[in-house]
Amino acid sequence: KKQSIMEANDPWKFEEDTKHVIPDTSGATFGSIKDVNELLSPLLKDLTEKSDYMRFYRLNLFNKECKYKMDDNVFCGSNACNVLVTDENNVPEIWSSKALGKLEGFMPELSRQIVESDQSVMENVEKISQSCLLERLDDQDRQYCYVDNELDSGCVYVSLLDNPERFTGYGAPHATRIWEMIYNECLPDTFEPTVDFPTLFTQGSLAPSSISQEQVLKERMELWTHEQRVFYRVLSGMHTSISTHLCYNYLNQSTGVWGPNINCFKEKVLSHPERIENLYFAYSLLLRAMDKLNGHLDALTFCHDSALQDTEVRHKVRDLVDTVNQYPRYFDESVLFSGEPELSSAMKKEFREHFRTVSALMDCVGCERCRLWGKIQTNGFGTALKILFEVSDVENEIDQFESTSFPLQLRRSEIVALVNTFDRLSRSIDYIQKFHELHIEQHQPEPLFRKFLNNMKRFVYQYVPEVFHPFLKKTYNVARIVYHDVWMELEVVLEGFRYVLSSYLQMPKMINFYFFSSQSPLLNYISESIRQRIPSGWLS
Ligand SMILES: Cc1cc2nc3c(=O)[nH]c(=O)nc-3n(C[C@H](O)[C@H](O)[C@H](O)COP(=O)(O)OP(=O)(O)OC[C@H]3O[C@@H](n4cnc5c(N)ncnc54)[C@H](O)[C@@H]3O)c2cc1C
Repeated sequence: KKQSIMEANDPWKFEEDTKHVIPDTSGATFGSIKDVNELLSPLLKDLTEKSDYMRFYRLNLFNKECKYKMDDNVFCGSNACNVLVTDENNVPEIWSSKALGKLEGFMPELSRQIVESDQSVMENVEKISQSCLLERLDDQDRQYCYVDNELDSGCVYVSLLDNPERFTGYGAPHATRIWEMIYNECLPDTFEPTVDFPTLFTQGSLAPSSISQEQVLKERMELWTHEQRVFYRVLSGMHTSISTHLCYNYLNQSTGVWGPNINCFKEKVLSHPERIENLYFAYSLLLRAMDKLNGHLDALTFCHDSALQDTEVRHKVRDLVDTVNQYPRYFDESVLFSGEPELSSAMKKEFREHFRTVSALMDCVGCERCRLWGKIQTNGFGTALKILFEVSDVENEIDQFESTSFPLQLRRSEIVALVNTFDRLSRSIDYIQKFHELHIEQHQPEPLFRKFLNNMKRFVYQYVPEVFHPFLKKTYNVARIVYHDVWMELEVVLEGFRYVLSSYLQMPKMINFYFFSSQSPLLNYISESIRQRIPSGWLS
């Protein structure tokens, strides 16, 4: 079925092109990433949907000023832009401001002493949880992100399940301007471009919006350093994932119904194959960051009021990391920043600073819901980059970053952001597959009965006065749902009928096999029994 729809320049070609290698990865292909994702996506869904630990995210969503000059007015008028804040009574006590407040002013050294000395920070809170309260402040110069300080009184808790990432109506010119500023961070300072690398970006349209610009960007990218391409691809992959989510969870403004909008997806994603490649690239980078957690997991605390939940989350994360570990490494961080040490270190510093600026730009996003997911995902990617480029590789004998790397330290918000960002990308890959199925469905020949219904609909609309149209529309929608359900039911019955019929058709063959064929187990058994009863002398 799929084959008949595929044509040489079909934009869906990549769905079949399992061997296509994703640029700048170590041999990751569309097929290999889809295979990994098939195993990982249920684990990620389970973690993000069923554990309080991954569900509640603390951040400063409303009280952080945008540090950059924005010319346009922000406009996001729809309710879909709002964020539902979680009442702290619904959050496990260990994460409440009350608990965090007890730590105000703590320095890491002091916190460590408190944990080591067995002194209780909170009554009724188990010892394991105490280290969860520590805001580790000694890794600032390793950060790829400005992470909100959880002790800040402007922070709130948000349940990510109550605030799904979806279409909000936030758009140009404000949103597009932010994307432009984000991509501007790909501009190099000490990176030494061999040619006039940034002209495409400095002209103010750094993100390609037309096919010809895409072609120019592609050619330019070949002249960039590997580090520059990684930086750009991560941001573009995140952008693709955001676009895929908003098109999949789209609000049809005329019917008020939420659902996939395939035209939105075609326009924002499908018609730009390199955006899909970048999504897969970003996925392979996150995959490797998760892989590198192996060997560091014991250093992490999955705090909860109850030791049971702590253990449960730890087991689930361990399952995830173990599964990732079974696959080849599709991203090799050791080939980055691997030149002359002084220059490499300067490049890495710059890479970090530019990524931090991207994270700070999230405070300028003019729609609360988009800001929430923008902050989580930049934090998630920032955490992944920190793991890749700053943390020692305990599994590898040769660790390129050994001299500069440090033992893993992650804040709760970083772990939550990392896992949720991974889950976002994993869902985007699933959604793309679902969009493809939808496309195939839409291109199937129309069943006769549906054709008849549609003709009837057109006929009735023509002759019925317009005031009755909303009523007709509702009736038609109900009829469609009933038709769909009845059809599904009918298919189940038909399937059963087919099964019974095919068993009957098999019967003569079975009778022949059991009673008349030379391999018949029944005849063989009878003849063998008779043979055993006949005196051996008679047979010779
Ligand atoms: C951080 C952030 C989060 C957002 N979250 C949401 C959300 O949750 N829900 C929602 O409805 N809206 C969200 N938006 C807005 C949304 O991303 C779009 O900006 C908006 O829908 C307008 O889309 P557009 O098609 O005009 O182009 P935009 O998506 O605004 O893109 C701007 C330009 O970037 C280029 N571009 C587009 N995609 C890519 C890519 N993958 N790689 C490289 N270049 C690209 C194109 O040249 C395009 O013209 C968010 C915006 C930002 C900045």
